[in-house]
Amino acid sequence: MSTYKIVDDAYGKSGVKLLHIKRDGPVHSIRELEVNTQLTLSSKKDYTTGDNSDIVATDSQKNTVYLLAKKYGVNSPEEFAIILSRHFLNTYNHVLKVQVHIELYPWQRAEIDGKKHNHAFVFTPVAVRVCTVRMERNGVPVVESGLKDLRVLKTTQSAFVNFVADDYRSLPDASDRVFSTVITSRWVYSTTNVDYCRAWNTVKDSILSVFSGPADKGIFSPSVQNTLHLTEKLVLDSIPEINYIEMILPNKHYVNVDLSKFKNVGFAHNDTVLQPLDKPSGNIRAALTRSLPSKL
Ligand SMILES: O=c1[nH]c(=O)c2[nH]c(=O)[nH]c2[nH]1
Repeated sequence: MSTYKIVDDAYGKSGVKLLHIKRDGPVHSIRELEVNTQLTLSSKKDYTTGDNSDIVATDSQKNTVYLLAKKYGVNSPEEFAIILSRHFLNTYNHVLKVQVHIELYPWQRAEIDGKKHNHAFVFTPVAVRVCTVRMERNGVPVVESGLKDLRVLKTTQSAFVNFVADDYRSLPDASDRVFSTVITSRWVYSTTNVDYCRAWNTVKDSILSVFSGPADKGIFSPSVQNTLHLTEKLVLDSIPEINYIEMILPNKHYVNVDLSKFKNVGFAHNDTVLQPLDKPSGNIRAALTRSLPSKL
């Protein structure tokens, strides 16, 4: 008779939406979150025999998110995810592993006549902040932070030349092209002694500064690959608590519309009217980690 083994399992609630309001007198601060909890239990009898007696219902996990937000507030999403992870492991002896993933909605305090508003906010989706905390019984929380949907474009200081020339190549060398991408990144900390909000802003600012360069002259990019690598290097240089960073940069192509047939109206040369291509896009990904110190 064949025997089988469950090799991977987790269950929980996804999409637990929550707005937390911190009320400091007239000054209010908000965090709107979408939380995803996942528990792995020590026994598999729920799956194998239909015995539910160990199941912490996903509905109870949802209630836990609301109750702990009420009890502890929501400072950074990372800290809230750590609170939730510790709670599930401390409360239920038969929980082996917890994973909490949080997405933070990009609300920013409104500014009226140059003054920060006490209680009004504007949805400012420059990028979506995310984090995932993984924790095992008797382990320490492993905190991963990230961002997604950071869409950028520059109109010059990007080139792509000298790539493989063979029977399959049709793309000419481009010494000056549009560079646009929608950035996803995630990074892992080696400690929990971190100012997560400050670190997140430093990573976002590093991404923007390596992509853009100085305001007047910009910075030259020979390829998406090189820009990605220089960004990851700057992040590891700037934030010692991060030991791993991955970035995914789709290359969102914009091509000059061919107006050469319209020479008689003087449009032979065209680098001002471009067609954004929805699909396909390039897709460039790499992760950078600190090399282990040499044993020599
Ligand atoms: O920066 C780029 N990297 C590539 O790998 C690539 N491939 C491509 O067609 N265009 C580009 N641009």
